[in-house]
Amino acid sequence: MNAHVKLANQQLYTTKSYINGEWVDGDGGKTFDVTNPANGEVIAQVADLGRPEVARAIDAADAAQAGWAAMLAADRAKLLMKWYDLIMAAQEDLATLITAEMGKPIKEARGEVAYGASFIQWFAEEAKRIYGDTVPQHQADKRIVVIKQPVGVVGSITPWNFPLAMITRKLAPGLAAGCCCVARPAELTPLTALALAELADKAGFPKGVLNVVTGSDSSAIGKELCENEKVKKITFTGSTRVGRILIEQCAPTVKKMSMELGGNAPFLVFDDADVDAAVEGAIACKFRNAGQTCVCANRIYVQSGVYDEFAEKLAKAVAKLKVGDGMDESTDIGPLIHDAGLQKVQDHLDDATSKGATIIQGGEKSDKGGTFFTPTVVKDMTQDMQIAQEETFGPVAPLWKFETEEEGIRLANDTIFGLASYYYTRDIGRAWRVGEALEYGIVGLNTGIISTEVAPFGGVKQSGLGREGSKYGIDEYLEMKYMCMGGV
Ligand SMILES: NC(=O)c1ccc[n+]([C@@H]2O[C@H](COP(=O)([O-])OP(=O)(O)OC[C@H]3O[C@@H](n4cnc5c(N)ncnc54)[C@H](O)[C@@H]3O)[C@@H](O)[C@H]2O)c1
Ligand SMILES: O=C[C@H](O)CS(=O)(=O)O
Repeated sequence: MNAHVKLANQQLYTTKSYINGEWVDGDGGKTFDVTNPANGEVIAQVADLGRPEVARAIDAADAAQAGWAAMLAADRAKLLMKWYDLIMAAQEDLATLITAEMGKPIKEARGEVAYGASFIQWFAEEAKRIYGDTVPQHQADKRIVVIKQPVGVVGSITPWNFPLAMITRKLAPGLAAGCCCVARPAELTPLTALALAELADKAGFPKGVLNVVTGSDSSAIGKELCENEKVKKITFTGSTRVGRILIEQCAPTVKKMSMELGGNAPFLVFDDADVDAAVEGAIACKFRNAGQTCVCANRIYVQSGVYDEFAEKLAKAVAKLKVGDGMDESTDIGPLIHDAGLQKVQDHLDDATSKGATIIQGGEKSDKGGTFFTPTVVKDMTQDMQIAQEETFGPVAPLWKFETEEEGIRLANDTIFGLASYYYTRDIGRAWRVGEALEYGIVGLNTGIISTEVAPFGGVKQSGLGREGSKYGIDEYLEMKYMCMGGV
């Protein structure tokens, strides 16, 4: 019974897992609590599944796999578009669920619903364009064709910071390619995923094609997905630490993998940049989701000629950001997801100031208490500080000063991560030189927002494997096969 989240359609509030077209509890009837990070209120008690139940979900997906793969692409596309339409019609309710369990401002949550749904629309179209090849034969009596087929059952594990979009960014291409899926959302944010399952059920997906399993023991569920031979691919979004674990666990069955892992994005501002535009871009890039995104600027490097101007203007803009409950339309900065996230922000700031950095805006826990933290600007940073090497995942903008283009590039690349990067310049030669030199999968030039379904999202170095979205994203869920015909 939902007494905690105000929804127009109460059917979207569900606390059971979705397996083989049925809503199920965990075998022992156990549940785990889901809390609202804005006030610590328990808003749901969700089915707590273990390995046996997840194995049954995998069996259901495996049983449905042949039928789903054999369905005409156009028919899969119709189901995906029906799901898309239902999601967009439920945008307000889904945004409310996102804010209730994750804390982000409702205006951002609405955007996440549209962003997440855009992957479903995109891959509904891509489903009908899975083309193969004919290859010029190597011998007179041979003919060669290349076909693409779905990899098979997919296991999906996703983080809490985008409870809807990170799931649809995986399920949309997988389903479009003809793969049945078992999705396990973060234990902190399962409600949105279950609402997606409710809408998929209403869209008419056949039983077993899409399954959502919830549970508090992420390690046990992950092991079942990684070790079960019926699962042919693991797609993961989350930290590099957990990504490494999953890669190891997939090795014995040589599973295909997609890994969207941690980031540590540099944000470079050159002397020739439009400083006002750079400040606007830094605000959008750094403080989205209270800094809790994998592509947030984590290190801001400003060339010496505009350093003081940029620092002053950024501090003034940050001072205007409003901290508050995400359900308040005027809120810009919601709570951090949990106490550990809050502590990491404080630890990074304490480390930086202990090594000579200066806080010029914010820098303390909000007077709203809980996990609210004031948006912060800190300057005079150095590379020996923790923030230089770790994601802060919070509303802190750290400023470094640099002198030359080469130094800026070297500092920007000085990390094991390689997901997103940003730079501001109005010099066309510098734009090409820096863009080509940055060791990242995504580069934003004169913009702080790079997220779209039409481009191949993903990282290099230890930020991941593979790409999501774009015309390339569906390839992650396909196997390539060539047929060589003799005796022609
Ligand atoms: N590259 C991207 O697209 C992207 C997107 C969002 C978040 N992230 C990254 O995710 C991190 C923050 O999210 P998070 O705190 O949820 O990350 P996390 O890695 O702690 O958790 C991610 C998911 O994995 C599960 N998990 C944790 N340990 C596991 C295990 N041993 N086996 C199986 N599953 C396990 C969690 O329950 C969660 O569902 C940051 O590093 C951020 O950069 C990356
Ligand atoms: O947190 C990581 C997400 O991938 C952010 S984005 O909205 O997709 O850029």
